Amino acid sequence: MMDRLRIDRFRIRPYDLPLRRDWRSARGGFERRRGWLVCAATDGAIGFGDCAPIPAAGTEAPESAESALLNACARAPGRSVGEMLGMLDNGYAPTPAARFALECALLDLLSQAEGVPLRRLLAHDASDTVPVNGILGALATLTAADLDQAAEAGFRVVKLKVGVEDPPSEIGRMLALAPFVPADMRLRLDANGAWGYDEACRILDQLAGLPIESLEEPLRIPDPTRLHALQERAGFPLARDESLAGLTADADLGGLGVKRIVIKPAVVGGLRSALDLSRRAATAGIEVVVTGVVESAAGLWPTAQLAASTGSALPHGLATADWLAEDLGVAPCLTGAHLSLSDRPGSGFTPHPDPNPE
Ligand SMILES: O=C(O)CCC(=O)c1ccccc1C(=O)O
Ligand SMILES: [Mg+2]
Repeated sequence: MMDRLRIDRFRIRPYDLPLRRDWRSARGGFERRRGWLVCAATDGAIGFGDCAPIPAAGTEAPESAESALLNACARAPGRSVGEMLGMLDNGYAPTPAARFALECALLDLLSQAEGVPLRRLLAHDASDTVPVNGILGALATLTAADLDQAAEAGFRVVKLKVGVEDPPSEIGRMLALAPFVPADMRLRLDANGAWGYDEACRILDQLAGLPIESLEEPLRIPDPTRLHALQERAGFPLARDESLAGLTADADLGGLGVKRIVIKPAVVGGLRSALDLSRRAATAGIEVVVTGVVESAAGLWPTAQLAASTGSALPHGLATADWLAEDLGVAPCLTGAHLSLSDRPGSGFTPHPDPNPE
């Protein structure tokens, strides 16, 4: 099928979507998300992908992504899906967000042609629902009412950005909020590399006993020996996320120093690389969480399909659609703390009509 399916045209459409409220993290924030909707057309079908680079999370810069996309568009006409997928394996490693978007468009087409949801192309035993965490933003803006609302909505794990204010202020806020965390809820913290090692040790000691589910990227310098020491000290998994950027396919995952990895397909260069990494992690006894980069529905759909194919039952970081005030299409349906994926062939994404057709 891969070699019979010919691409007539590949094109990209820039987008610029406002957020409902500013995103804040220790690596900076944003108030809009800009990227490109990637469209690959065959005779009779269209496949979609989303390229929304975010260098702070480990992707290339937007300019590099755009030239990689344009380059692929120029080479696509007349080539088969198989040839294009092969092309992405050569020379696209420095532009993982572009590679992810191009691959999504191709795999969307391929799964439509096979008549299966994209997740089944990735793994025969993929699940139909994806558990997700709530995403509440920076600790500094969090209230007890937000926690109640998240619990009401069905979330059992909610993610908070920490490392945005100085540690004493954040420790104070955490201790003050702790009594208001609903009994069956746990907090997933993400420091985005904010802390020095000694600082991180003090923070973990002071937060001991709080209902913390995990902590992403505690250290400014993600030295595996120090991460391992910190992991021994923590009563919950530490996770590496943006510090995995550039990880090679033969890297020893047991040597990362942490019990969990966060896999962003736009950082690791696509769905197949992400799935491969998740399988290697599982073999090494390392937990896997898949997350997006606050992208459009065109990126959330295939990323949710990927999460469903990994077999990881941990909540994934894919409940971000609500952060966008506008979107390119309808996002995967959130029911309680699960995304429900349709049985429709392909990624599941269909775009709203183009507001500015050529
Ligand atoms: O994990 C989630 O729930 C949402 C994804 C997220 O937090 C994120 C989104 C964009 C860039 C970086 C990150 C991150 O995990 O650090
Ligand atoms: Mg993170």
